[in-house]
Amino acid sequence: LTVTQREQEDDTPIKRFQRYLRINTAHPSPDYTSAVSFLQAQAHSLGLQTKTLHFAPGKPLLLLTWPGTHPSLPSLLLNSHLDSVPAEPAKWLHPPFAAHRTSDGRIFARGAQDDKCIAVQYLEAIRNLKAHSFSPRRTIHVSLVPDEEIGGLHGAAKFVESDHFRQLNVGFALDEGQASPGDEFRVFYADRIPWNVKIRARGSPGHGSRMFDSSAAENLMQSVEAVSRFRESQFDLVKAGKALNAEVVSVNPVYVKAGIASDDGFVMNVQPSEAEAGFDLRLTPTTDPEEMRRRIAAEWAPAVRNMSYEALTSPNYSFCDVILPGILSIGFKASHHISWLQMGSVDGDTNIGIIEKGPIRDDLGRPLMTATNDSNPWWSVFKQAITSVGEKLSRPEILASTTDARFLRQKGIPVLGFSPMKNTPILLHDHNEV
Ligand SMILES: CSCC[C@H](NC=O)C(=O)O
Ligand SMILES: [Zn+2]
Ligand SMILES: [Zn+2]
Repeated sequence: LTVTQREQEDDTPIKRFQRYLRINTAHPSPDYTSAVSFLQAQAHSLGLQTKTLHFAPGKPLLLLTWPGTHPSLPSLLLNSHLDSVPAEPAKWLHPPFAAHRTSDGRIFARGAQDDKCIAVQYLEAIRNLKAHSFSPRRTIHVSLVPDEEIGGLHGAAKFVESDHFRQLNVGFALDEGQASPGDEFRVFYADRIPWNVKIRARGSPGHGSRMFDSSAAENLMQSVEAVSRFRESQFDLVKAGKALNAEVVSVNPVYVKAGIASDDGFVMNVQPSEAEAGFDLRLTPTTDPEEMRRRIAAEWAPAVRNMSYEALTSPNYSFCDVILPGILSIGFKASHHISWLQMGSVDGDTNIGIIEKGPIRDDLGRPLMTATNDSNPWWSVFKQAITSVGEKLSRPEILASTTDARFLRQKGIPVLGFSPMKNTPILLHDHNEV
């Protein structure tokens, strides 16, 4: 092979994808610098304009622009995050940052699904369109943002508040979705709303041999059981086929902390005076946050049992509800409060599986969902684009997790979550992501 042939062989969409995957942008120390220079070079090879914005030191946001022939029309924004979650190399068949490609074409890499494939697909789509001398009417922007995996506070959250963003005049955006194990593509019109819930119990300490009521650990165990019952009630709806996975409230324990016992067995005879558990809780856009907080206060952390709780929305913590029994009672306004509409339910006593009657907004009037019907012209165009190439879409879904799309929706911009991977197992955040 000549050098040029070799270079050409090396410069295929797959190779470019592999090169991006080999840049380790996993937390806690993502190499944003290398990722941005790689993508910048790609953009220059495509003749796109590039701009790097900073909303926090060391956290670049790369913005690419393909000017349209009618730049006064609202623009399109294609968003993808630069960062990934960490990987445990020992649990992988191939190293997570080597982007090893097997003979059957699978590429093992952290970030392969979530969400470096999305950025590469945006760029390769632009490359194809340019190769066919296509000129878009509307200006197309691609944003490559930092810190999505840790809440987006220094990335998309700041970006949408910036003058720079306002000037982009975005009319519609695409962001990540999730792989589809079946033959139909999946599309997402809302994200769930994350709360970090910590419950704490206090009680008398004492000798490990003594039985007495209301120890901290006993209190916490009772609460954990209550959380568990609620979790089951939600999961049962999914199992019974009454709701999709993300149409219920999820709650999962993420840590439990108590005691001074050591696993060498030395001090395994002291009952702790404090015990704490942390939960990842996700509300749906139609969950009444007030009701959720009432449940937490009454059943999960009742002050009468010497318990307290903290329920924080991540990432901006602008809603904070901290109740310490007998000492302090503070309730701030929730940034994710919705104007609550009672809209019927699947089985009478829950608020699950609701068909909305109007747009669901938070208490600041900001939308939490994108319409997937004819009232949204972008939806029709999107659907048409899928069917025109002979593909199928499954019923639009709420994303179980939480992405930067929420910041755009809060600005009133319609956003669809779309990761075009069908017949693909869902491996985001998993070992052996391919
Ligand atoms: C709470 S904001 C964190 C966002 C993160 N996003 C992807 O996994 C998530 O946990 O859903
Ligand atoms: Zn992601
Ligand atoms: Zn992720």
